[in-house]
Parts: sequence; C-alpha cells; structure tokens
Amino acid sequence: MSDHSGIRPNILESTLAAAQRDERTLDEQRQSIAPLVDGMTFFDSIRHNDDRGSVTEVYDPRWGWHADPLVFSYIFTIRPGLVKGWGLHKLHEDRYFVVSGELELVLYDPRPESSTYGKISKVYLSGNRPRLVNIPKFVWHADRNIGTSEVVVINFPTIQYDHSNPDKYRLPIDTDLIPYDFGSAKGW
Ligand SMILES: Cc1cn([C@H]2C[C@H](O)[C@@H](COP(=O)(O)OP(=O)(O)O[C@H]3O[C@@H](C)C(=O)[C@@H](O)[C@H]3O)O2)c(=O)[nH]c1=O
Repeated sequence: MSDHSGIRPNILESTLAAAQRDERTLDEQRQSIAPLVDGMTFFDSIRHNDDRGSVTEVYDPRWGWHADPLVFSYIFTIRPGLVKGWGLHKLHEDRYFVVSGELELVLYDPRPESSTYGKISKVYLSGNRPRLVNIPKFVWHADRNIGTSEVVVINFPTIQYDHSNPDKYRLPIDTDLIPYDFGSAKGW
C-alpha cells in the first residue's frame, strides 16, 4: 500500500506516536499498587483444589491479619448491576470476603486526620480470588455488583450487629456530598 508519491507511509511510527504507554500497576510482589484508603489492607487466602472439589479458608484469627477479634459474621448479596451504599460505620470495621461474583467496592475517605482524606478509592473483588479486605470506621463505602450473577459476600464486622440500634449511616448513592458518580446504577 503506497500513497500517490509511491512512498509507503510509516504506519508503525504514526500509530505509536498516538499511543499511550502502560504505567506500572504492580509492585515487586506483583500486588496492585492502586491506592487504598488509609488503614485498609488485604489478606489473601488459598483455594485448595483436588479431584473432588476445593477447600478455601475464609477467616482464621491465627493469621494475625486484623487486630480485632472474630465475633460475628453474616452473608450479604447484591443483585447484578445494583449498588448497596453509601454506608458508613462509626463503631466497627467491615471485613469482606467475596465468595462468588464480581464486586466493585468504592470508598470515600472523610476522616480529617487520614492521609487519604477526601480521596476516592476503588477496589475490585471477585470470587475468583479468595481474599479478605477491611473497611475502616468512618469511611463511606458503596458496593456495586459488576458481574452477571448475584455477588455473595461474607462480612466479619468487628462488632456484633445491634438489631435495636444499628451502627449504620447512609447517604443516597447519587449524593452530591461524595465526588463519585454511579451513572445509571440503582440501589441504596
Ligand atoms: C447488617 C445486618 C442486617 N440485618 C438486617 C437488618 C435489615 O432488616 C436487613 C437489611 O439490613 P441492611 O439494609 O443494613 O443490609 P445491607 O445494606 O446489606 O448492609 C450491609 O451492606 C453492605 C454493603 C455493608 O457494607 C455492610 O456493612 C452492611 O451495611 O438485615 C441483620 O439482621 N443483621 C445484620 O448483621
């Protein structure tokens, strides 16, 4: 293929000139360097497979991952495309383990003393990667199911649920008080 002068255009040069080079996304241990909110950490578990099926440990205080004891847990689910949130807890942390499905966890840090004050952070959790993640107190969080099946999450809050006086504060997912837009996604 040549132009009218018979000179072949340098397609490689022109396409590369318009291209954007990937930036680093992983550290030396091949862990994501995407910023988390201050006080948030992951703990990876392992799925042991054999010819009959699998075993995946979900939470063991002996791992020494989180300072607070294991006192209570429950499962919550979110239907495909829907959002749960915004929520915030004053007295406890959440500690999520996604059993199945795909979850986008969006966080907004309003804590004045935090190094990530005012920041939005996004974390992607999947049943394909068994791991725990904690959500610190006073951090707004919203969970969107970005998969095509119901997402199933085990939560290990650091305190038991008080049915008479829940430690839960809510804002609408389309609040102007949080600089994040869930687009057309619905939820509460
Ligand atoms: C959290 C919880 C709720 N419930 C009851 C209260 C209510 O009638 C019903 C639904 O409660 P909620 O609307 O609080 O459920 P939900 O909105 O799914 O709450 C959860 O959302 C996810 C995103 C989180 O981050 C968790 O911290 C938790 O707030 O379940 C319990 O009985 N025990 C519990 O531990």
